[in-house]
Amino acid sequence: MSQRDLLLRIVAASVTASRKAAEIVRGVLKSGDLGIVEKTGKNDLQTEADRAAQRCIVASLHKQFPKVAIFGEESLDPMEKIPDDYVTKDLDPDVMSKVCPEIYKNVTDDQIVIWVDPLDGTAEFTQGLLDHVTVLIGIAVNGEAKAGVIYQPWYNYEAGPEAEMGRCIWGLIGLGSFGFTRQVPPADKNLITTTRSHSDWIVTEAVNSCEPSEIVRVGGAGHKVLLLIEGKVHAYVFASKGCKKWDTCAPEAVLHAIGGRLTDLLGKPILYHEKVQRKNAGGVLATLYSHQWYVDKIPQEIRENFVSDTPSEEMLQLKQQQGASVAAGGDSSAASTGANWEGSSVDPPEYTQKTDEKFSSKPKI
Ligand SMILES: Nc1ncnc2c1ncn2[C@@H]1O[C@H](COP(=O)(O)O)[C@@H](OP(=O)(O)O)[C@H]1O
Ligand SMILES: [Mg+2]
Ligand SMILES: [Mg+2]
Ligand SMILES: [Mg+2]
Repeated sequence: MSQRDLLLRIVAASVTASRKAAEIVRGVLKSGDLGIVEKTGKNDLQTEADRAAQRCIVASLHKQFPKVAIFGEESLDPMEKIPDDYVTKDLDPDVMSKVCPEIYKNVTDDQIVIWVDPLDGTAEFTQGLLDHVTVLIGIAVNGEAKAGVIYQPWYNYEAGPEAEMGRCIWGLIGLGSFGFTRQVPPADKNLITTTRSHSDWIVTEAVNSCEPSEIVRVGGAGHKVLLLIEGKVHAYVFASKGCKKWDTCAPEAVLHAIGGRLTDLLGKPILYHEKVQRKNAGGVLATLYSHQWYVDKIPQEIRENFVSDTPSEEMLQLKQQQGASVAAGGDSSAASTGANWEGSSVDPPEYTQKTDEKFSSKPKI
């Protein structure tokens, strides 16, 4: 198979891996032992489902694409033995039946970074709100979210035994998004979704400044973008630095592939290259329509708290004056202290997701 299909093959392998991961997380719930661990605190949990799903996805993709950098949310022991039945190698036939858009024909392994959130909506998962949970695999090319898989393992779980459980939504910019029914949101309302379990006064103030007719508080970045693409809400507004690249890469690509946008709160792009800081320090704003209207609604006193992945012109000039090179992913505190702007060194320790040595072939800086 030609190199021009590389991106399509990664998407097809991701769809298969997400399906397997969904089986695994459903199995963990059935076992009754969630193995909950607090990471940075009680608002940041990890369960056996998060761990097992990441093992499955990362091992499956790494086996098939050993030269592609893969970053997962959970810090796991790279030397751990992965059960053989966790590793999938099939390419999803529906994805492979599509023609890869011409624009990707020259994409090579070293231009791709895969961002894995093995279980998005962990807080809600531990509370039994199962339809808030998704498995997210985002694929970035040259630092931009280009393709994504959002698997909802418990879709239809309350629809009776006849209903098929789980669904896979996937998208590739230039091709479209598949696996759901697109609907237009009600024209006479302004429904805004935001976090259910990671709120504070800035989060609420930012939502209120967008004049919501109703606030829909649900778990998961993936789930909130599903509400957007199915026309159940008009915007996803999250004025917090809590979301990371693995939360937004897949949802951004799926949304963008049908004409929507996911940016930071300032309307600037979120970047996804290998060395970008993991947290979304600019917050998150996603819409299908009227994106700039929402950007303009965010008041200056809220905007001031957020920093885009893309350095501003002023930052670039400041750094040039200091004679230092600038890499995207820096923040103002790093600039003022002269700290290294590159890679995870700009992340506070609780956000640092080190490259999984075993699964990244990239040279370390
Ligand atoms: N303050 C915070 N601390 C840690 N994680 C946060 C956070 N705010 C948001 N997140 C993460 O961002 C994702 C979406 O958040 P929310 O559901 O609140 O909208 C969740 O991903 P995970 O469930 O994969 O960890 C959540 O944990
Ligand atoms: Mg988490
Ligand atoms: Mg998440
Ligand atoms: Mg997660």
